[in-house]
Amino acid sequence: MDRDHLIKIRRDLHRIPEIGFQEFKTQQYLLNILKQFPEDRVEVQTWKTGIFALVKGTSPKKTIGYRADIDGLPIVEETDYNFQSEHPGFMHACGHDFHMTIAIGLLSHFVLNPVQDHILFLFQPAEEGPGGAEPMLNSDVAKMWKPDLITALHISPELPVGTIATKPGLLFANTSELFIDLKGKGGHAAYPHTTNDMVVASCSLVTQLQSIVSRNVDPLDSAVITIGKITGGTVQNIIAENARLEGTIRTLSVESMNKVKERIEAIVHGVEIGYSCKAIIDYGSMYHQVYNREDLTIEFMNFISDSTNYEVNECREAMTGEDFGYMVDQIPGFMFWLGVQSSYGLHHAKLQPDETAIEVAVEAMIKYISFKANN
Ligand SMILES: CC(=O)N[C@@H](CCC[C@H](N)C(=O)O)C(=O)O
Repeated sequence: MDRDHLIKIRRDLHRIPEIGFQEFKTQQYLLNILKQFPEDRVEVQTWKTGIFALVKGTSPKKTIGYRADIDGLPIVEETDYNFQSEHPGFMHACGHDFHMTIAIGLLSHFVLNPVQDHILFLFQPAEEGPGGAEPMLNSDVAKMWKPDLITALHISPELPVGTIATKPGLLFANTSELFIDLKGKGGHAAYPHTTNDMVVASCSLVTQLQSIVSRNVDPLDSAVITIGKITGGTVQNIIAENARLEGTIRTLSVESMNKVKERIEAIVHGVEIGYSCKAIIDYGSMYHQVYNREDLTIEFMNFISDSTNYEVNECREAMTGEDFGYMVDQIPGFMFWLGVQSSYGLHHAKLQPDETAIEVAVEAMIKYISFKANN
């Protein structure tokens, strides 16, 4: 597929962002493309709103997996694109439109240019939540076509186009979502002494949660607690009976995750006592850290560095989460960052990745996958 065709695909996909397990139009769009390839070259199976596409090898000894996540985010787009999201309140603000397009570029190449081994493309739903990687991997199709090696990329707005960055070992953090519901006693704004105000309790709780990273986590370790959303109350002159905090926890180890959760529970319990309220904690979905297989990552970095003109950097680990962590926990593999240079970062309403990065990824991964699939 040529550059213009891929850019059209990216823009089409950008227009139809859908959140986890709601990617119906996205799935249909991808299936329509896959239908155009000869059935004897690519076998397609759907899984929930995701897709497995197996490109047949000529004399397969193994299967190489390539995963692209397909969901968007609940963000109101603020780019100046003339191909903005047509789904109000939703946006591809994490680059999954790029990830899918690059996978299609690779798939179309290997359909037309067969290699020895099979290549399995996994178009995976719900990376942003509640997590599609683990159940997709446990599906019957994944068991039947289980890859021997798996790889995936993520766009990086901080890096210039033409740059690839990764590292052996830990790349992305352990994550856990965090939802805390507080219930007190509402009432008239002028009679606070007869109520237990959940706006005040939730503000205090947010502030206290900040002390966990600064006071309970080893300064040489790293952790993040972000509360991204607070809701509570009804109108300005009623004291709020309910409040809800929604956030996420990131740590570099499972032990730190457990410790952070213990401290959250203790602090929430303290708020219950201090503000005479009831609290319910729900950890939502949790993602396994992304731990890159050392030998494969080093081989990949050397290979790309030697066989392309692109810059290959060793980066630091990041506190981002990725359910691809489950895949590399079970299958040897790695993930890497692809430079797409944007003034606004991931999860920002103005994210505008540079589309020339699509060709960079397609070219580099055609070379790498051909090398692995012919050896
Ligand atoms: C690459 C990326 O941005 N991934 C997301 C994964 C979110 C997992 C989950 N919903 C959570 O918030 O913990 C990220 O926010 O890092």
